[in-house]
Amino acid sequence: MLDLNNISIAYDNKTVVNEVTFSLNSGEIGCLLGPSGCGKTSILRAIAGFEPVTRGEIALRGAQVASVDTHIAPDKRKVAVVFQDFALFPHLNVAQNIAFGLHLSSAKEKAQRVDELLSLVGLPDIGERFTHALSGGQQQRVALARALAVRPDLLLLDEPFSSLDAELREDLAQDIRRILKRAGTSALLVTHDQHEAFAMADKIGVLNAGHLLQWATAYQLYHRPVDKFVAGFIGQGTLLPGQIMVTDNTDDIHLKTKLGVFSLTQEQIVQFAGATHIDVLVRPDDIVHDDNSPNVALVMARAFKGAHILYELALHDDPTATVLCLAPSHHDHALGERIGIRLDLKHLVMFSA
Ligand SMILES: Nc1ncnc2c1ncn2[C@@H]1O[C@H](COP(=O)(O)OP(=O)(O)OP(=O)(O)O)[C@@H](O)[C@H]1O
Repeated sequence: MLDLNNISIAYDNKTVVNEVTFSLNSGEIGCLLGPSGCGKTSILRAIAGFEPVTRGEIALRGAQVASVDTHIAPDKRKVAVVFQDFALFPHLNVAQNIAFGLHLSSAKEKAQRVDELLSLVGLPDIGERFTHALSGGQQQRVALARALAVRPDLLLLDEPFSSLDAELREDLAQDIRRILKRAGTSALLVTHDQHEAFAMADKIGVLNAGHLLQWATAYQLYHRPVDKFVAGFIGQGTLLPGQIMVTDNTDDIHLKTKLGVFSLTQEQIVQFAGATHIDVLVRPDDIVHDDNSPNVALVMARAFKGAHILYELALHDDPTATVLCLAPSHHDHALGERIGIRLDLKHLVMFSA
């Protein structure tokens, strides 16, 4: 549905998006995630046709729409955009807002399509109402219905939940995902909020300073981050220092950490050849609190999360070797206590120190 091949974008000769490549299949929902100013919106605008590319090409349904020499006009791309502030027309009612871009011949056909879209977004009875009388979540659904009215090949959503309450955002993101999947619409979302990205997207691209670092599923980003930036940006965790130990048998290479000694796969040995110091990514769910475990760690900090408590624990009382542990909230321990832990590491994620 969408292919970006090595695209760069610049303002006043300053490159802000650098050789970005990714693809979205038909019916898939993608997300560009990254800190403020990393270039997410610029990429979305280039796909919509509002911004030229200075390198590479963009193709929709296999047809090139943008390159250094090509620029297909936005209205010829079959792409619809839902904006941050919804951009609904205040002088039109909901039905008129949704029907605005529809070029159907009869009024009856238009009314039918509007009804179809209102039930798709779960608001079947509000066609006559004016948009100022709707909640933020309802306005967002109307904006979505209006964007879907023209049956776009691709829907672009620019920070669509940022003006809504935090509690509403994740629920609405999940609802909108269901609506898009029911309609079979391919979509690309831009956000700096990973929870929105997780709730909505099949594939997520993490960007930093104009570079796309990884394009993958949420699971892969969390469990197999390609670098320390992605590891730190997605989810929580700590980097535990480790030291490579080589025995006389050079195939027998181990990593020594305060959590214990790990043997490395052949692939890891090749990847970290020559390194002596390595950081191991430890997620809170890799550390299980177990009162019966002989291994104890010192509670350095704690944050009550309702169902869970997130503990920061020092291993062997060393404050430079800490891990996080998400324990059920009945296990209520104070700062300075030593609590039992068990390691439940499914795979070793390591970075050069
Ligand atoms: N029209 C413009 N002219 C000049 N520089 C721009 C323009 N639009 C964006 N920039 C710059 O390009 C960089 C990327 O901006 P962009 O809006 O794409 O980032 P973003 O990741 O969407 O940020 P945010 O989350 O804050 O919206 C920023 O440094 C920004 O200041």
